[in-house]
Amino acid sequence: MTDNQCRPLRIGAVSYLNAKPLVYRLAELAPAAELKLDYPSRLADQLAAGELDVALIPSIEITRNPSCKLISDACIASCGPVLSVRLYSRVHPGKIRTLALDVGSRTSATLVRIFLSEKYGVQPELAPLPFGKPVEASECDAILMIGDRAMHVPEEEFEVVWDLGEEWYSWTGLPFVFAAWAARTHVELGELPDILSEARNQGVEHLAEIAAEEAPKLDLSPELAENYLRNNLHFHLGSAERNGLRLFQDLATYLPPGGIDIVQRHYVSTR
Ligand SMILES: C=C(O[C@@H]1C=C(C(=O)O)C=C[C@H]1O)C(=O)O
Repeated sequence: MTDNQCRPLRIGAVSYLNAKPLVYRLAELAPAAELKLDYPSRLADQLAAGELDVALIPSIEITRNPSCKLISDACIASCGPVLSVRLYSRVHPGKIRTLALDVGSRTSATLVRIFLSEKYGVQPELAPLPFGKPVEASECDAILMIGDRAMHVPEEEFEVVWDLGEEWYSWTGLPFVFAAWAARTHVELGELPDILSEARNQGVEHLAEIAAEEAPKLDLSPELAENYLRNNLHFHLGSAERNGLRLFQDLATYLPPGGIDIVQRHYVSTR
């Protein structure tokens, strides 16, 4: 018995610019499915709760959730600077005592904690950075921001700014996978894995069009948006990406449990 025998597949995708190449024409390629867009952390919670059948979720959530499995070779990855995942710190990283984490994130929220713990022996007190708030709204020593809002450079001058894709690549020499398609284990997927690859292939062939359409909505130049999609990101989960993902997931197991998960799950679900 599958979870979805008598109804359309419910698919959730990240609402940010970085996911547009993965959903370009997906509605046409999977006309029977219902497609909704949301923040990554919310998608992970909705998939775990059975409110979605398939979702583009933060990569860390794939191992964390035993009822989910990776189903596609389409992903959001970088091999060097990613541009849209940044840590802004008002102090030297070794002196970070309080850290605000973008409530849309799970993967980058974990990655920044790995860097601080592994490289600086620092395990800061965690706080949420709510949706829609700028970095200046937080009084924490450091702030992690992801997605569309992280593509705008804040006015405040910071002691240190990290691009997390760049930090990961210079530390490990591996690509970093931010998000990937996952499904609940008992969902009947049919042709969907192939359709997700095809949607990605079509999206990657139309990056200039996607950038031209999306950039004005985000107050970005089409050139910056296209360069981001074309050169900062890539969308194929190959063996190097799998190695990067495995290393990241292994490192995450050494972090102290709890903390932000409790704060964030409550925060994300109630707003
Ligand atoms: C590159 C990005 O990847 C995103 C980062 C995620 C995370 O940190 O949990 C989840 C989904 C991705 O869309 C970004 O949003 O800037």
